[in-house]
Formats: sequence, C-alpha cells, structure tokens
Amino acid sequence: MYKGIVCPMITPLDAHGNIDYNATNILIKYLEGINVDYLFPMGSTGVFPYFTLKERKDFLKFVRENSKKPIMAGVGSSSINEVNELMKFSMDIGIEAAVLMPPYYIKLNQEAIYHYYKEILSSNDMDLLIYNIPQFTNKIDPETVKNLKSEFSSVKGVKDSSADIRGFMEMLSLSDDDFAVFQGQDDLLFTSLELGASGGVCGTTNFSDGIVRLYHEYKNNREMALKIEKNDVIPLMKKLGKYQFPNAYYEYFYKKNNINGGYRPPMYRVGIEI
Ligand SMILES: O=C(O)C(=O)C[C@H](O)[C@H](O)COP(=O)(O)O
Repeated sequence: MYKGIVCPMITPLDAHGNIDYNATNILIKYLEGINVDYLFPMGSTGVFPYFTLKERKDFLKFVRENSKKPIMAGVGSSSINEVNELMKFSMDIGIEAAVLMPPYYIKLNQEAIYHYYKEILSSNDMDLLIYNIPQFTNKIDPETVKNLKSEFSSVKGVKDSSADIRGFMEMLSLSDDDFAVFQGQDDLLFTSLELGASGGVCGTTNFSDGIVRLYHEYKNNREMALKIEKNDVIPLMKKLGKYQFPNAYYEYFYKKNNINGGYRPPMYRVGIEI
C-alpha cells in the first residue's frame, strides 16, 4: 500500500538550462533529510514535457542510483510507445512505481482515456498510479479510474491534483488496502487527511519541511497539524501561486541552497522574494 508524503521533484537546471546533477544530489539529500516517503522525478513540477526521452531516462537513472528511497517515476506522454519505453526502463532499473496522467493535446472522452490506459496496462506489470490533473491535460473521471482498477491489479492508486473536493471524495470511495488516494495540492493536505487520503504529493517539499511536519503531527496532534497548514503551507502556496508554474519552485530551491541555477525556456526566472 502506497502511503505518506511524495515529493514531485523539480529537475534542477544549470545556467544553460541543462540538468544539473550536483544540484540534484543536493535535492535528494535534502529530501532524505526531511524524510519524505517517496521521490517522484519527472512529474509536473519536474517539467517532464521539456525534456527528451534520453534526458528523462538519465534523470530517472541518476535518482535511482543516488537514493534508496522508493521512487515513483513520471512516465507521461501522449505516445503509448514512449510510455511503454519509460515504464520498461524504470522497471529494469528498479523503480517501484510509475505515475501516468491521461494524454494531452487532443481532447479525449472517457472511453478514449480508458483505452489509452488499458493498452498500457495490458503490456506492463509495473505498479501504476493514475494521475488526475485536469488543469494541464485531459481529465480522468472517478468512474474510469474505478473500471481500470477493477480490471488491472497493477493499478495501485490515484493522485488527484484537481483541487475538486467532490471529485476527490469520489476517488476516496475507491480506497482499499491495495489502492491509495493521494492529494496533489499541498494546501488541501489537512482536509484530505481528514477525509481519509493516503497522503500527499506535495511540491513545497522541494525546499520546505512544513508538509512533512504536518503529516506526522496529524497522527498525534491534529490541532498542531492544522496550525502548520494555516501558518506555513497555505501562505507559501499562495505566494508560489502568483507566478507562472513551476518557476518559483525552482527559484526557491536555488536561493535556499545558494545555487546559480537556470531555467529551460519556456521557463524563466520570476524574481520571487523569499
Ligand atoms: O509535480 C507534480 O506532478 C505534482 O504532483 C504537483 C502538483 O500536483 C501539481 O504540480 C499541481 O499543479 P498546480 O495546480 O499548478 O499547483
């Protein structure tokens, strides 16, 4: 059962916009230090669409070779061949699970989305978390998740970043011992834990330990957890939300660690005050 706090890792970049592996090591050590439960490279915060397949594989391999934490690999692509290639690669190098959002560009109905996942799940045994993020790609409905879950035992959960609490509650109704439901928005973590979520995929963990403290406090001291959400997490998310996603996450990380980091266009430096 997947459970706890997942970091959707930024992909640290150098001044030329290439992947900076020294900075990546600093990030991995930080995440181990604050004790997140899983590393999630090549998700949305990791700006996976801006990288070639080779860059994506190299980054996944580096994270695998430099951390013993369980890993969820972002394998998203509108090309099923690319998804299969990334899943097979991830499985071969010992990554525990894959995270996959519905395809993008062409607007798809639920039947098409079902067929996309079915095709991939039929030829891969790796554990898979379905990723609902309708602000960036086609939406997957709880009903479609339910159908895929009942047909394929490798579907181990869903990560919902929609910020739609009604939809999230429908996803939660699918929870069982072998199916996890993660909240994808940091500032909804407390509410989601109250509703029975398995944990959160939280971007602020790239440079702040508030979410991890919230998650651990929640078990013993609910009031304290709520305080952390109100005083630390919500203001931080509000600040980050003012800028083009996810540039401010990168800038925060670079500033915190005194790294002369860069951006790959269309990313750019936003000039956040921290
Ligand atoms: O990076 C990932 O893959 C994540 O899981 C983090 C978040 O779910 C999304 O980044 C949310 O994006 P916003 O709605 O723009 O805040």
